[in-house]
Order: sequence, then C-alpha cells, then structure tokens
Amino acid sequence: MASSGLVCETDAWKDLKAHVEDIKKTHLRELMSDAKRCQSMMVEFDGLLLDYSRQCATVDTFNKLNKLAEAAHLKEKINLMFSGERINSTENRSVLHVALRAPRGSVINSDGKNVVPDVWQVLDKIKDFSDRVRSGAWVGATGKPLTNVIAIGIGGSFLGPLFVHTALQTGYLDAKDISPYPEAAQLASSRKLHFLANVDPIDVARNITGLNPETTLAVVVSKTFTTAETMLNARTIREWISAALGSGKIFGFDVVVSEVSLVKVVEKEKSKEVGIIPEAVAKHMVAVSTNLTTLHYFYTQLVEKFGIDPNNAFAFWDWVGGRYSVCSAVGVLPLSLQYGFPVVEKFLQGASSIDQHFRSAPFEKNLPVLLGLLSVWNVSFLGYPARAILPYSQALEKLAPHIQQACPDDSVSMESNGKGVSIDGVPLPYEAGEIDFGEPGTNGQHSFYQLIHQGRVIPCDFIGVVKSQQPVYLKGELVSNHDELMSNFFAQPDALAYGKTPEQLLKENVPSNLITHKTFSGNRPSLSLLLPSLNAYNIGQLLAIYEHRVAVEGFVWGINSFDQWGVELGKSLATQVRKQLHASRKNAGPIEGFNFSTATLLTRYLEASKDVLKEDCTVLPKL
Ligand SMILES: O=P(O)(O)OC[C@H]1O[C@H](O)[C@H](O)[C@@H](O)[C@@H]1O
Repeated sequence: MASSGLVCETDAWKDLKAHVEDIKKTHLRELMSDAKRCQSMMVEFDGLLLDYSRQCATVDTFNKLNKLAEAAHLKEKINLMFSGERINSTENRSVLHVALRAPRGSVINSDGKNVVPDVWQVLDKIKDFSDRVRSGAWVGATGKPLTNVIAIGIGGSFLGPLFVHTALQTGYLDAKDISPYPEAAQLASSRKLHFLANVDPIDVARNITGLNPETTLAVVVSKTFTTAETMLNARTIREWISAALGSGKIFGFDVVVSEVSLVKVVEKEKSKEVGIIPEAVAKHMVAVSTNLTTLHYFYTQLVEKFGIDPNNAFAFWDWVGGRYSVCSAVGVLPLSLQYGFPVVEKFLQGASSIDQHFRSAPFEKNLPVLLGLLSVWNVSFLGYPARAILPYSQALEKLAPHIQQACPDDSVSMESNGKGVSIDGVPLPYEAGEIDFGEPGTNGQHSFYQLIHQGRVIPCDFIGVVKSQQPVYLKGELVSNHDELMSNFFAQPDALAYGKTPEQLLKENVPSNLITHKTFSGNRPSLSLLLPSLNAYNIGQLLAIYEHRVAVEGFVWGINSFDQWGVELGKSLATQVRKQLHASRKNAGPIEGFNFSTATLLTRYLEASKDVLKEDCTVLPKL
C-alpha cells in the first residue's frame, strides 16, 4: 500500500512526540510499582509469555501507539501482505513468507493463484529426498551413505538455517519433537550439518577439514544462483569432490555473473568453459534456488550447467525475500537432511501459529504488533537507536546474528528497516530501523552489559526458556545449572529498570569517592519473553515473532521493509576491483580508475602477495 504522506505528519505521531516529556518525568521504578499497569502489560499466546511492563510507557502510551498504528494503516497493510498484494513495490513483488508455513490445504493467493499447493509440492519433494539420503537409499558415487551435509549460501541463504540448526542441535532429542519418529534422533546423531558462507578460503578449509567427499553432500543455496561468494564456494567444493571422485565425466560450463539486479536483469561478465564435470557431482551436489520453472528457465540452466541434475533442485519463489527464506527449501532442505522432515515440519507449524495470531489477534494482545510498536516508540520517540537481543539460552546464540547481521549484507531487521526514504521515495525526517546486536546470557553480562547498565540506554529483549534442553543438576548445589542461568534472566531486567541510588549506596556505607561510580541510574527499558521450552515448534514461533515485528515497524514507519537496494553499491564496486585484480595479476595491467587511497592499498596488496598463488592452476585448501 503506497503511503499517503509521511507518518510524522499525522496527529497521532505529534501526540506521541508531546507525550515523551510526560514519560521522561516518570522513572520506571514508579511505573513498576503500579501492579495493575504491569498486569495489563503481560500477554500470553500459545505457551509464550510476554512481559513488557519494563518499558518506559504507560497505558496511555499504548493508546497513543494504537492511534499511530491506525494512522499508519497497520491493519490494512498486514492484510495486504497476507493477501499477496505486491507490497514490495520497488521490486514489484508480493511478500508471502507466511505461505511457506501455511498448513496443507490452506489458501494464500499471489496474482490470483493459490501458492500453497506449490509450497507443499516442494516440501513433499524435500521429505522424499531427505528420507532417501538419511536412510541410505541415496548414496554417493562410491556407494557410501551421505552423512555430512555442507550448506553453501550467504546472507538469507545462510543465517536463518544456521540459527535454527544451532537452536535444534542440542534439543532434537526432545521426545515431543520427534514423536512419532524416534528414529530421527538416532539418525541425526550420526550426521553433521556444516555451513559454508564466507568466500574467505579459511571458511572452505574449516568446512572440509576432516570430511570425506565420498560421504558428503553439498547443498548450494542461492535464490539467484549467481551470488559471487556462494558460486565461488560452490565451484571450490565441486572441485574438491571432482578431485576425489572424478571418474565418469559430463560436459559443462560455468556462467560467471558480475551483477544481479533485484529486478532480475542479469549482466554476464563472462562465460567460461570448464570442460568436463565428473558425474559424481550430480550425486554429491544439489541446489536450492528460486523458481525453477519454465518461466525462470535461466535459473534452471544455471543449475544444470553447474553440473547439478535439475531434478535435484528445490524451488522457492520470488515472493520470498532472502532474509525471510528459512521456511522455504533454503532452510527446510538442509535441516531435514540433518533432523528429518517431521522435526522441521514442527518448526514450520510453530511459525504458522504466530502467523495466524499476527493476522487475527487484536493489537493489544498481538505479540508482533506490541513488539513492533514498542520498537517504534523506543527508536523514533525516546531516541534509543539500538536494541540488544539477549537470549538466556546458548542454543539461541545465532538468533541475534540472524536478526542483527553478522554477515556482510543480510539481516532480518537491519536489512529490512535500514532505510532512509519512505516507500514513496521521500527522504525520512525521522530515524527508522534499529541497530541490533546481542549475545546469549550470561556471556554478554561479562562483556557489554556494563555499557547497558551505566552507559548508553539500550532497550533489551530478554528471552528465557522454562524447560532447558539440558536439565543438568549437581547434587549438593543450591540450584540446577538452568536455574542458575535463569536467576540472571530474572535479575537483569530489574537491575536495568530500578538501578541503584546514591542514598542506597550511602546506607551500605559505600565510600563517598565511589558513590557516583557505583550509582545505577536505572530507568532502562527491557522486555521479557518466556518460552515454555526450546523445541522445533517454539523456535518457529520465535522466528515468526521477530519477522513480523520487523514488518510492523516498517509498516508504521512507512518504508519498504522488503527490498535491499543498499547492498548493491558495494557489490558493484567489488566487481570493478575483481576485474582489476585479474588484469594486474594476469598481465601486470596498471591500476586504473580508483582513487588515491584504494589505488595505494591495491598496489601494496598486489605487490606483497605476488608469490602466493599461481594463476591457471587449481589449488585446494591445505588441510
Ligand atoms: O540467495 P542469494 O541469491 O545467493 O542471495 C544471498 C543474499 O545476497 C544479498 O546480497 C541480499 O541482500 C540478501 O538478501 C540475500 O539473502
């Protein structure tokens, strides 16, 4: 829905601006003493409990935020998303990642066509393929079962699957997850899932160290099948497989692509013949890519020319944004190979439960809406530009990188909402998007929490789990290991909210020269989200909550949360550098077309690395 004017011009926005002064007068200590207020700021849904009473907000603030939601047409925008409208207007695409986890038989239309049957066709294909690989019916070129999987992808084709894998890794033994498929746990235990994302050759070396190509399956995951880093990594792994298992050849060639515009205009840099690709590649490599239909023949060709059998390519669609693709074959294929499809299906069901809730629950009970509105309040009104994501669960260690961005160019939140103009292209006179970062507790407490307690104000998301995946207890200890962890989960939000006053310190006989150092101002907002346990279903819920929260923020700010033009410039400059490096190494071509600084750095780099590699001879990682 095109916005009609900027949201900051609405009365609701102006009213909230004026309200900031009232809120700043009231310390969270006071707000927390109102039990009725606190009770009204707790919401439960499907086993989850959200407590947002430690936000610098009153009930009145929420009434005003609801008015802002109305002024921003939030409800209509949510409906447009679910009904398959092309709300990603700059790429002319629908935004339908909710269809990826819709129950079989439901109806979600894109361009008047129900996409759910297509989604399930791919899911069924993944189930069949992953069952065959896991059972040993599908074997490698030398007849051995494929027990190691390397998922090769970057950005959205990496971070989401890594997050889910890390979260499931210690938890897949949860009987509820695998029942009635107990064999899943047994089979997963002898399998390994690896992720190759960075084009840094160190990442390739780390991934293949200790691996036998005979028992390895590589999944090339790329929406466009042209991303420079992914394709070079894929070619490197193909070389590694070929070098070991290279008998029986088929002919093939690579298409090296320099630029992929997000409106699908592909400019070829060069096509180069690589001669013969061993048949083993088709046994040991499969692909996940967008829309491998006749409509997108180009992509099918790319897959085939790479040496992958198009029958072993798993499709998704252009209405799935890269950073929202973990519920497509991007995540479902590697995760099903590792854990079995039934486990991954539960993950999809958890996400779907939140989708239904997001679509239908009234705003005052709607978890993603509440969280999104709070973010808008914190960023645009209270002026807090960052957000810390603090799961008290080591299994959730990759949640913040997925939401935040550990990789160069993709994150659910920062790629979505890191925008400077409205959906209509008007420069924003207010800040949108937040800087996300985080670490699991209690590790973070021993690093950056100092700043959160006494330095900058950073609204925090505390995420706790009631039942640990690992119930460890030592006889004679005061509490179990998980209780020890959770003691911190419960304590930190109060420390941030209440702080510690000079008066309290004086009563404790703190020396006067230390009073200011030991004072905690408090009044630092946070929210607490309690999950019942950490199984595939709950992980799906958590993912969808964050995805929709980001959408809510973007809808209110009036931006397009579903494009990512900001990642393009760096990519095209890298193409220029790549060409220069090739020319200089191959023909000692002069460095041309760069500013003084870049030219100096390039010269130093080229000169100092002259002897490292020889052109035109394959060198695989030294293991
Ligand atoms: O899946 P691919 O086409 O390889 O793209 C991988 C990533 O590349 C980009 O630069 C985009 O900004 C990301 O959203 C995307 O996930």
